[in-house]
Amino acid sequence: KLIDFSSEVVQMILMKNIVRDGDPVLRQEAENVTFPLSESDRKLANDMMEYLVTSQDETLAKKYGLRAGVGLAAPQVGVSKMMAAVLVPAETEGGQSPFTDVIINPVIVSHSVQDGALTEGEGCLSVDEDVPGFVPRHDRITLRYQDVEGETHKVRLRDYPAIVCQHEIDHLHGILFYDHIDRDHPFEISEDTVMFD
Ligand SMILES: Cc1nc(NNC(=O)[C@H](CC2CCCC2)CN(O)CO)c(F)c(N2CCN3CCOC[C@@H]3C2)n1
Ligand code: NI
Repeated sequence: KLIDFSSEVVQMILMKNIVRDGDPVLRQEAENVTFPLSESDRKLANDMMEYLVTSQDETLAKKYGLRAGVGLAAPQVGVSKMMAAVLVPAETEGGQSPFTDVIINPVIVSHSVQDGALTEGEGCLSVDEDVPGFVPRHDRITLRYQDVEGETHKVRLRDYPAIVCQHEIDHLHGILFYDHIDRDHPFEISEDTVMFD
């Protein structure tokens, strides 16, 4: 009797499972998540984080044809729930990740007046074409969220981790990164904006 090992690959989130722009689920306000997490919500949280880990490993990303990601929101896999996985890589080899967690029912409780933006602009796993331009966001935020155990966290984030979390939280409210780009002046940005890679 042959043992079926194909199951673990089927479990993974693959690019074919990523919903693309045009699907109404990406423009919906997601539903709050209730605790304790259902079995399927717990599996979803795990699978989304698993996607980020796998996609950041060059060999595995190539093997499974995954576009690299540092964040993934539930609506992007067709689930309109207030949940997103964030895995911000360490700046230096072997360093510690500035922020890694599954953020559930996230709320930005306060933020800096000063904007921040990635010098490279942004992309999105749900948007197949490049949309050039700066995406102005808050440079610093205070984020309140629940983790998969239902524990409430209140964290202050700045620069890169703050940008990633704002991109993901936008997805939970039906907002896509290019909504923030002024199509007529895509690279115009207020001069006190913090720009970083
Ligand atoms: C900035 C960046 N965006 C990548 N992709 N886009 C995404 O993550 C989208 C979310 C990000 C777009 C801008 C802010 C949030 C996914 N989104 O649509 C979720 O809503 C990257 F892949 C990436 N990095 C740098 C770090 N590197 C470590 C080693 O592994 C490769 C990895 C590549 N940096
Ligand atoms: Ni995105």
